[in-house]
Amino acid sequence: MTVQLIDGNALAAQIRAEVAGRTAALKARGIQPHLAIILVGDNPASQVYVKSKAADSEQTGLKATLERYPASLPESALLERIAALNADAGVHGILVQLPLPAHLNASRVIEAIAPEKDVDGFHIASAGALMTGQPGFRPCTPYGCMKMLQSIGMNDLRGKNAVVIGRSNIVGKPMALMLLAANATVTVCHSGTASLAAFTRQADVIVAAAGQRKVLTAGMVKPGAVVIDVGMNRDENGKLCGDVDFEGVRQVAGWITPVPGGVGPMTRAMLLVNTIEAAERASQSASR
Ligand SMILES: Nc1nc2c(c(=O)[nH]1)N[C@@H](CN(C=O)c1ccc(C(=O)N[C@@H](CCC(=O)O)C(=O)O)cc1)CN2
Repeated sequence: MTVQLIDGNALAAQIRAEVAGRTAALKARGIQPHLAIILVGDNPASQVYVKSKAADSEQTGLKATLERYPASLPESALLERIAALNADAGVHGILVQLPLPAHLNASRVIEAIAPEKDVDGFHIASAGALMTGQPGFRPCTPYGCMKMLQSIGMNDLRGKNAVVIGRSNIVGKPMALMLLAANATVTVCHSGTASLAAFTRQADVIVAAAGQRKVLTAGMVKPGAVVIDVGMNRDENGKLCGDVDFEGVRQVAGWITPVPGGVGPMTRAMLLVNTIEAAERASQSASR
């Protein structure tokens, strides 16, 4: 079987071009879409991610303001800053880069963001909207995975078995809900699952989001299955790799996403989509 690659870089470039068009349309009406990015501390990976988010934004015409704070920032100061950004009509999206330093309560911080500016889709209101099929911001990583499936013609997953490996609030759980909304029969596997392979072997779509290298190997995959790798790990040589044993699984799968160049760029692209959406919604409510 010849595996096909789902190229996240190429798809993300298409999405950025669409966002650039929507941004230009808003700018023509005198509205500058604006994303505020907050980074607390000096986590090296987070520093790279926020820089690329700001660069992607600028590339599509969105204004991005990157605010960096020391790891010692008190929670009260962070909450005050978020309140000020919530009140600023010129800011359409707010994101706080995760993980936060241990003394900061991530849930409290996320809940402080106004739901209409929650472009990460992490607020409880966004989670509730996803669960009930209401309009709201979708978390960028699973949203990007769904776009990847759609790009290969998998819009309706009726009759398909999907397995999500991982149950985090920002990937696994929303991923399962999005697959369910696309009519898949969904199983969520996790560290407490007794026989992971027994589930993955039945799956037409597998999303690996366990944060563990080689959690999915060739013998665990049904021939022709679609494999989406959300993992972001380092191998023994420090090389970036996903959760999937790429070289093994590519021999069996029908479609597979690479790491790097797969889900990562799509996560960033969907942030831009949510941000332009937030700015468009704000402009519509302002003109009502
Ligand atoms: N506030 C948020 N925090 C975090 C999120 C998030 O969506 N919102 N997700 C992850 C990290 N993340 C985005 O912030 C992210 C990680 C990786 C990539 C990416 O483009 N990866 C590249 C490789 C980059 C490299 O070389 O290191 C790729 O896969 O090709 C984008 C976004 C946790 N925190």
